[in-house]
Amino acid sequence: MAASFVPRHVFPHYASVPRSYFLGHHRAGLRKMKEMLSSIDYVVECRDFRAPVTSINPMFEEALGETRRLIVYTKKDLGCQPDSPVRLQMEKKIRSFDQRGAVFFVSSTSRQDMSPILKHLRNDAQGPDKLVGCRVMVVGMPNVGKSTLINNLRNQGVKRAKAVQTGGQPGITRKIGTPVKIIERENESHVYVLDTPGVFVPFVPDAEKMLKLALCGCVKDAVVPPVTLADYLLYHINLHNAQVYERWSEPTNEVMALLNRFARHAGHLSKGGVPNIDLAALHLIQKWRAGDLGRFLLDDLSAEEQRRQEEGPRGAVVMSMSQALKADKKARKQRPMETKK
Ligand SMILES: Nc1nc2c(ncn2[C@@H]2O[C@H](COP(=O)(O)OP(=O)(O)OP(=O)(O)O)[C@@H](O)[C@H]2O)c(=O)[nH]1
Repeated sequence: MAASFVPRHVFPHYASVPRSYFLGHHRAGLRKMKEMLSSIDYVVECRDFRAPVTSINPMFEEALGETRRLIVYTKKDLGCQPDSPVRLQMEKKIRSFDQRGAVFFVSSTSRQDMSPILKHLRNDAQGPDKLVGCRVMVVGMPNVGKSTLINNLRNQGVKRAKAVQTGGQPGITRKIGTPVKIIERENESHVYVLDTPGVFVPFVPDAEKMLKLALCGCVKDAVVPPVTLADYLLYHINLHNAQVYERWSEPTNEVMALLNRFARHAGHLSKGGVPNIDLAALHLIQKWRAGDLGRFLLDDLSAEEQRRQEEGPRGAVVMSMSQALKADKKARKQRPMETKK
């Protein structure tokens, strides 16, 4: 059976996927960031290494475009094995997408990943005068790892303890924080970072992108039906290594079969011993997010490279808020009845 297993090469279930997750604090956060921009000297934009193209929020380009910045791809440890020979190739390709500024790749478990960022900021980030120092705003999609990065930079830079709260679900940071010192300079023009709320896009035109962002944890787990998300995960796992779930099942493209077996194995049973499929789906997704079901990218870097050659470097087109709301309304109308909330 395993020898003849053929994974799906396309994921068929897009119609039922909601495409919006633009919350009040996203809108307010973005507005506040724009307002504060005149007092900000530098921007650190975080993106998720597992979805290096999809986790770009084009609204930051528009809002923070002219400010000096660097890009940090977080969760590197979850995108490939640490000693994998392809890691450097991946990094090289991703780097080639951003030729305007410095690009870094970090894992929260690696202190040494912080040193090059600190060194770069020390040389490149200048404030208006030594009294205020240099103010760096850290931005990115929800749950991408902004607060974790700030704590790690602080720990490595000035040997101080955690300063901002982190958490496994999006939306832990709701407001722009107070400045946190990460670099001390002899001339007293220290470098401070400000945490910001994660900001999602007003509408995701491509449903597959929504699935990728949901898998990475950028939207709350209740937004996309867990079985659909687990199915999308299974689709990716099978393209990489269908053996990673051999503890529960032989290779399969049938998510319900896998979830049934996994639910029984993990003890996710409702009354009468019936498998709790939604709970099993969420648990399976969490296992992947913890690196237990393979480490791989969700974006196809070669396809993106080709797209850029054909269409130029511009990423997703930025929709105005009213365009996004209209597109969302239209998409809701088109969704099958049973999936509407
Ligand atoms: N494995 C791994 N997990 C990480 C990494 N960086 C962050 N995380 C985890 O990702 C989750 C989200 O991290 P946060 O730092 O709270 O994310 P955030 O971007 O500040 O989230 P918001 O409050 O939604 O803006 C937490 O569970 C972190 O432990 C990383 O490099 N590797």
